[in-house]
This record gives sequence, structure tokens and C-alpha cells, in this order.
Amino acid sequence: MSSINTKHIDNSPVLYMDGVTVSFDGFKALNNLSMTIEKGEMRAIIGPNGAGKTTMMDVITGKTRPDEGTIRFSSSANQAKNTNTDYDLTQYDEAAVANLGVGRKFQKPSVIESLTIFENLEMSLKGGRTLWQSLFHKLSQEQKLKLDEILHLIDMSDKANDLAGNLSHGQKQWLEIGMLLGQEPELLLIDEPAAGMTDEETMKTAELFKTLAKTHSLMVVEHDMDFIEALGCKVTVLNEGSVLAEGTLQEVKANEDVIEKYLGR
Ligand SMILES: Nc1ncnc2c1ncn2[C@@H]1O[C@H](COP(=O)(O)OP(=O)(O)OP(=O)(O)O)[C@@H](O)[C@H]1O
Repeated sequence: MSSINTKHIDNSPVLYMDGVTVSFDGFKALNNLSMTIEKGEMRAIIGPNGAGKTTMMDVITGKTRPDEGTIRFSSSANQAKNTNTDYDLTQYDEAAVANLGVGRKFQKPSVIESLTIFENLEMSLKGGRTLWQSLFHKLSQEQKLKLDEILHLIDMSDKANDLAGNLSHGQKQWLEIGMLLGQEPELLLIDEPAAGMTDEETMKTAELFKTLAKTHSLMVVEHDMDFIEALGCKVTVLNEGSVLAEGTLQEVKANEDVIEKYLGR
């Protein structure tokens, strides 16, 4: 495992990928992919089916090993000690990457429906609380404050004791984002959050992400253009495992290659 401690907080990007290639039986799902996400940045990722979006998240989170390339994560977790810590993510497995501060939310919510919203959040807290601990060990003041803060962020303070099973699809997605926040990630990778949501839920999700972006770095994979427009962030278009274009939504929408290979389809 490699970690390089630098003396002072620098401006290194939170995520740095260079020349990343992943082959499945000779087929390159990622082909010399290079991309950089700055600290505190929110980035939307779009691209046709099979472009490599899921595979990219898999290599960042240690689920898949790249054949070639560099993937580095710069953590500010030691900010209080005035140090940045830089990790080579290709050397860590999924659990270790999550522990370093890279949180991933899959498309399908995995909340436990028979528990309340509060209990789901409680079990997600960093350091791990089992159901047993939730029942018999009191939360610390710090943990209580953290849960209150998350409930407020996902707009569920008044529903904390409702069963998660009674929530709408959109609400389950927000709870799941809350559970991700319980892990205190610095960089959040979120896969198609708006899928299956109503227009109103989609816009509310965009507002939630804009709030999250004030204190986190975010990478959001999405197909819904209205949602991406509402995010108002830089967009990266993937195609055939590489970056096809990058810029504002307006810029990439006007890009000839993007029109030909993605939007025009
Ligand atoms: N484990 C695997 N074995 C073989 N091929 C794979 C594997 N995982 C992904 N692929 C292939 O790699 C390519 C990229 O897939 P990936 O799922 O990353 O694309 P995507 O951009 O997420 O697509 P979608 O928008 O449909 O989710 C696809 O052609 C897919 O079939």
C-alpha cells in the first residue's frame, strides 16, 4: 500500500485518473481513460450505454483492478493536522477504499425496509454499528448530532421514526444518500440517482446534491439531462471507455462528436 504524506494542504485534485485501461477478454471497457476531479467539485458523467461509466466507478472503488493506469485519491481527512494524504487506489480493495473516504451509492436502494429511517441511518454510521449495538448501546452526543444533521440534509427530520418500507422510491434514494453520508465520505460516487424519480423528486435531488457539494466532492453518473442541467456543474462525456468531451452542459451538447456518438442516437 502506498500513501504519501505531504507537509501542507496542497491543491491536488481529489481524484486523479490517468491512462486507465480495463480489458474483459480483450475488449477494452476503459481505454486510456484520464480525468481529474478537483476538491469540492461536483462532476456529472454522461455517455451511451456501454461507455464504461460503471466500470470507471468499479476501478475507483477497488471492485475491478485496472490493467494499466493511475488512480489517485487525495484525502483532506487530516486537515486539522495540516496534511493531505494521497492514496494509490489501485492498491486497495472495496472496503479499504470506502474507509479512505470514497463512498459509492448504487442505483438500487438497499435500505432495510423493516427498520425505521433513524435505525437505517444509525447502522450506517462510520465505525459500524450493528443492530445489536443499536438496540443496547446508547449513541454518543457526537453521533446524535451527526444523525440530526443528516436527517435535516435529506429533509426527513419529521419522519425519523417512520418505517423505511413505507417510503416512496425517491425518499428511499435520499435515505440511502443519508446512509452514505453516515460513512463520512469526502468523495461521493453516485449512480443514476434520478432514475425512476418523479420530476419533482428529481429537482429536489439536484438541490440536495448542490448542498452536498458545499462540503464534499461528487461524481454523479446520470442520463437525465434535465437533472444535469439543474446540477449546473461541469460535464464529462464518456464513450468507448475514454473521455469524448468535457465542459458545461451547453458546450458538450454543441460538440459535434457528442452529437454524433451520443445525443444523435
Ligand atoms: N465483467 C465484465 N465482463 C465482460 N464485459 C464487461 C464486464 N463489465 C462490463 N463489460 C462491458 O464493458 C462495457 C462497458 O460497460 P459499463 O457497464 O461500464 O458501461 P456503462 O457506461 O455503465 O453502461 P450503462 O449506461 O448501460 O450502465 C460494456 O460493453 C460491457 O458489456
